[in-house]
Amino acid sequence: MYLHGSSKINSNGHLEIGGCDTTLLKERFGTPLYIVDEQLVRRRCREFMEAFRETGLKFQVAYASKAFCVMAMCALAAEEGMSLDVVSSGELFTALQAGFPAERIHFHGNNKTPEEIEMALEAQIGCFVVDSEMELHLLQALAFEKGQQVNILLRVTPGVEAHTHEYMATGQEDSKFGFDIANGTARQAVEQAIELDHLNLLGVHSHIGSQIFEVNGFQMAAERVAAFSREIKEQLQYSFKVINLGGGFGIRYTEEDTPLKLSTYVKAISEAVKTHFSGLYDELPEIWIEPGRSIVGDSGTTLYTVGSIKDIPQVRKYVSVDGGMTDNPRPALYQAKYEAMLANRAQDANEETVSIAGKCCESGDMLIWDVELPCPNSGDLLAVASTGAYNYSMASNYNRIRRPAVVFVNNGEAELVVRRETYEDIVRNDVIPQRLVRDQASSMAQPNAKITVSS
Ligand SMILES: Cc1ncc(COP(=O)(O)O)c(C=O)c1O
Ligand SMILES: N[C@@H](CCCC[NH3+])C(=O)O
Repeated sequence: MYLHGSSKINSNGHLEIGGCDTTLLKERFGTPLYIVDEQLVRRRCREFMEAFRETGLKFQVAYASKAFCVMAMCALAAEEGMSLDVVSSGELFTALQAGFPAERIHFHGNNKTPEEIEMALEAQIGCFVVDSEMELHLLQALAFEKGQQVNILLRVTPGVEAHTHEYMATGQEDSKFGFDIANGTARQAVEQAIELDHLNLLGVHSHIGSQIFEVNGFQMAAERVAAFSREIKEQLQYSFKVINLGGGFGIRYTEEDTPLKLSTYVKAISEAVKTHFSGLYDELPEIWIEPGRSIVGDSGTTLYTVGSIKDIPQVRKYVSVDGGMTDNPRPALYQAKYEAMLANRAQDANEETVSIAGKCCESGDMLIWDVELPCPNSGDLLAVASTGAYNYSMASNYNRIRRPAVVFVNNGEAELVVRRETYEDIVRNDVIPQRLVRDQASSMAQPNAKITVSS
């Protein structure tokens, strides 16, 4: 397994992250456990910020919180001077609870409800990224009611096909997101937005997809957005102040992945903006981006305990762990690939090929097919790398499995940032209609019955 950030093998032959021995993390917090290398997250934030400072452009780097949205992460992003992209009232609430400055929050989403918009208006967030004509009018009406002026960007699809999984491509015409440039709806949206007196149109937003390893998609998006901006300037005499080119910068999951340095993306984007916007306005527009995966992805490692092992001779050895698609749905959803190692005996050389199975009642709940590991035994600790993005944030309670805890590790210290769910959490929102309430003596039927289970 590739060792990201501060991960290393210590003198006991154990995987250590952020100066913390993972075998001790297991003793203290249990498994499955998400471990986040705090210094690596901070390094990624700074790589983006510093690369932009060197371009001389005005900029904002908004952390796309959908990748991993918990209060500690919002607080860290705020401390690093980032802005924040949220796509729901739940993410917005998390950010506000963490004290994230509202004026640096950008609200995305293709179907914001009136309640969500009202919540964001009350919080006086920095900007809405408007996705549809209906939203334009809803936002105008709600802003009018509250007597507010609201900054907006219009999300456009620039017609760029990103080279990535089809579920992660969003820049093409046939997309549920945004207004298409080529078919004229983006221009119509600009015309309407200019007329709506409670909306202050800052500019446009384009996000072409996720887990992208080339710069040319971003360059092409910048070129198309610049051509569109020119058309708007010439025909409607309106100048954009902000161009948001989204996120999508790829990271390393396995050796098949060839990530670029984050500064390479920033340089390519800013050069493209400088070239294509040259001479259009008195000054170049401010550039915003919204990376999610590239901020937190490779900082995360999930630690599991190996349970049952099933050897089907001449076929396959299934090694089951105490988590799976509930804490990491990506292999089932996108056929995503991961690397793993035994965290408690990282240096054992006697390897065999096994497949790592999750514990859900689904044949598709396989975390890794065919990985070389040092003959895993029940009780071993398995570490899976690059699970920082879209793992905790996409985790579920399928099969009523409790979501794992999350710890930040740094300089030998481990701090809990999300506690492990309890059985009480699992039934917290369940209600038994009175007619179904069983005899009080039958304690197992009562949601609040005390059941003692060692964790
Ligand atoms: C609008 C928008 N911005 C930003 C992101 C973050 O993407 P990534 O995590 O690939 O950087 C996404 C997710 O793909 C998105 O849909
Ligand atoms: N959730 C995704 C990709 C989509 C990102 C959000 N637009 C992943 O796990 O890779």
